Amino acid sequence: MIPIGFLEFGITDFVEVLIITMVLFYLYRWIRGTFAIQAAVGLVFIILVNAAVSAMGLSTINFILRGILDVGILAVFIIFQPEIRKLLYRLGQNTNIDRFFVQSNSEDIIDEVIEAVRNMSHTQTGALIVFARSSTLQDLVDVGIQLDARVNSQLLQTIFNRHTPLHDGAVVIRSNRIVAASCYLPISQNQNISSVFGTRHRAAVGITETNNVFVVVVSEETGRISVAQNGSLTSGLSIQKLRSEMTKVLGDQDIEEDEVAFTPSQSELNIS
Ligand SMILES: Nc1ncnc2c1ncn2[C@@H]1O[C@H](COP(=O)(O)OP(=O)(O)OP(=O)(O)O)[C@@H](O)[C@H]1O
Repeated sequence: MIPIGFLEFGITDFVEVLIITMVLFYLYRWIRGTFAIQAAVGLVFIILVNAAVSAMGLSTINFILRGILDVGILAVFIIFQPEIRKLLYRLGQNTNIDRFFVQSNSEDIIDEVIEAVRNMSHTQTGALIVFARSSTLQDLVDVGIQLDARVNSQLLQTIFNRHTPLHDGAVVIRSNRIVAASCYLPISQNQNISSVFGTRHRAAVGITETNNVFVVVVSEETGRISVAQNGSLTSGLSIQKLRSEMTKVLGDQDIEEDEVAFTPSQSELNIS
């Protein structure tokens, strides 16, 4: 025990402080860029004002603010309901047992997707491809057009051809197969996403906020290639960079989530 003033500070206190700091840090990262961060700032402001008026002996204002803070815990659950739901979603997902691909032929699939993305980028064909882990996204697949096809460059280009009925929405690739097309993804409400990105890119980010998936986007307007993961969008990728990101995220099944964090180069635009 180390005495700090009248407090005894032991190893368990240190561990507790560390855990609370980490939880607060991850909570901050979680709600950063959302409406909830403004609500959190508001709550902290009320707590600080309450402490100040209490110290100054302003009992009536203190009484009112205490009343507000007493219902604060309920307000927190109401205000942060979308964030809490996302957090529980993420906690419920097993990152190591669930895999993107069932065998080690991820290289072939990556090659097919890269080939399709290269061509669609040149022809400015809009595309949205979601790589899901084996047992995920069923609700989304159910309302799309269900397929069961080998991942093939020409098939992907045909699906996203703007003259075909399936081109709107996302393709889902799961366990080495194209399992659905025309899937509707949740749109991200992240205010940090620039207005230059429309609903296709917002949908790419949206699905990664609540699911451990990896998304590749081709812009119809510019041919620009982007990837989304963990609620972040990295835009303006070259084909080489796309390949390295895909290999990093999808190629090695056993790497930890933190190791696949994006490290965009200067020319790429990163929104998180
Ligand atoms: N929620 C969604 N889920 C899946 N796909 C969507 C969703 N919203 C839009 N899209 C796809 O995005 C297309 C519209 O893209 P929009 O132009 O609004 O977005 P964008 O990000 O600017 O993309 P682009 O750069 O390709 O124009 C739709 O035709 C549809 O195919």
